[in-house]
Amino acid sequence: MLRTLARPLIATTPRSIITRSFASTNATLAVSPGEQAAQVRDQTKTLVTLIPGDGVGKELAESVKAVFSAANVPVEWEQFDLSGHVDLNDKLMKETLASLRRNKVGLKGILYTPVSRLGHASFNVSMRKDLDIYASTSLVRNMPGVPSRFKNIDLAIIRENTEGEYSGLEHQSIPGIVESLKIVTRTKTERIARFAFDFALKNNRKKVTCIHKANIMKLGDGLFLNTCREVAKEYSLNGIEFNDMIVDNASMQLVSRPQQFDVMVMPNLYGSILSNIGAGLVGGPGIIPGSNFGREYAVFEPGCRHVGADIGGSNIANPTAMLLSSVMMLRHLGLAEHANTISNAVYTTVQSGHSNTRDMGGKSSTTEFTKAVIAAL
Ligand SMILES: NC(=O)C1=CN([C@@H]2O[C@H](COP(=O)(O)OP(=O)(O)OC[C@H]3O[C@@H](n4cnc5c(N)ncnc54)[C@H](O)[C@@H]3O)[C@@H](O)[C@H]2O)C=CC1
Ligand SMILES: O=C(O)CCC(=O)C(=O)O
Ligand SMILES: [Mg+2]
Repeated sequence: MLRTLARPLIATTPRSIITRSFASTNATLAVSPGEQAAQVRDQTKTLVTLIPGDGVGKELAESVKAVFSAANVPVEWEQFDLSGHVDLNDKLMKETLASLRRNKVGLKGILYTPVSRLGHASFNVSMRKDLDIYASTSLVRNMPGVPSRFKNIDLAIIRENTEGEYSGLEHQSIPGIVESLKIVTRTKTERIARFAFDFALKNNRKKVTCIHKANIMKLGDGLFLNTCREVAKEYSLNGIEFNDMIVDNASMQLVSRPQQFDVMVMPNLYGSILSNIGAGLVGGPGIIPGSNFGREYAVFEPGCRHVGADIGGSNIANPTAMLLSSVMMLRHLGLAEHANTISNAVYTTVQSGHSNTRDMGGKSSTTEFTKAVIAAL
């Protein structure tokens, strides 16, 4: 039996399906295009914000839309073709955020960020901070049918998503001297630690490992580690084991004995690096799904967050990570049956190997893979 049937990708508390009315009580009220669309929409469907993103984003979003439509998923998309190639104060960014605030749930691809261009903050990071979607999860698992050096990898990388090395606070005191600030706060560390332990409990996992560099960053990562240790004491009664590992060693351990890890919790940048190592272990950025949760909003996106600009528009990208991220979204929306149907179709397609994309060792295009998933529904 396929693993997906035994354990859903992620167990969260499903939120209730939106059934609110968009009818305006004030005819003169100015409404945005998104709100206008919302007013004429099918009320039996849940409205979800869709941000395809740059690079391979459009192709992957089309794949999800086609599969959802074929599986009769009661979701209506409010799509925003936002791009990281335009400036942050762009009107579309504001409209996209407003849509996410209305709908509370989004599915997103990755937005491009130029390297070393002052004044251009990452849209991805801004969005996570703005919505305070503080807990990133990337699920790293072998997929039957995808070649890997290791078997039995099944780990969750839980990453603080709103501060740490991604605080964006840098300045040049005098030419040639730059200070980049890494921010660690007890409050934000405590909530990510609790998220990791609650995630372990809900998903029947046994161990949480805190990843840090407290031997060098004694104050910053020291606070992160000590806060995780305090939270761990509360959960030890529930039988969740806790340990910690320095990030350098964790990188080496991941590529030599990845099976020892279960749930890993860490500051922002280590999460980016280890989720990339994790993706490399099980087949690449096209495989691993991810999510960003906060108290009010949830945005689902591939767990390894690659733009794929080099292959964008070539119809060769692997839509698996995006499809499995959408499966996580469906569980969050309480649509578990649709989630199972799509998850099983993706796993069956990959395992058969007949329609796999190049990164999975096959020869098929994104659209051929998508058609095979639809046939397997
Ligand atoms: N450059 C940027 O704008 C951004 C970068 N990042 C971060 O920087 C890291 C590196 O980013 P980049 O150098 O832009 O990597 P990239 O987007 O160039 O991806 C690396 C490789 O993975 C392949 N790939 C990506 N998605 C794929 C898919 N769905 N199917 C098949 N192959 C796929 C690409 O073709 C490429 O060969 C990422 O891990 C990410 O965390 C995150 C967001 C934006
Ligand atoms: O948003 C970006 O451009 C880079 C962020 C990143 O590395 C990540 O989200 O993993
Ligand atoms: Mg990254």
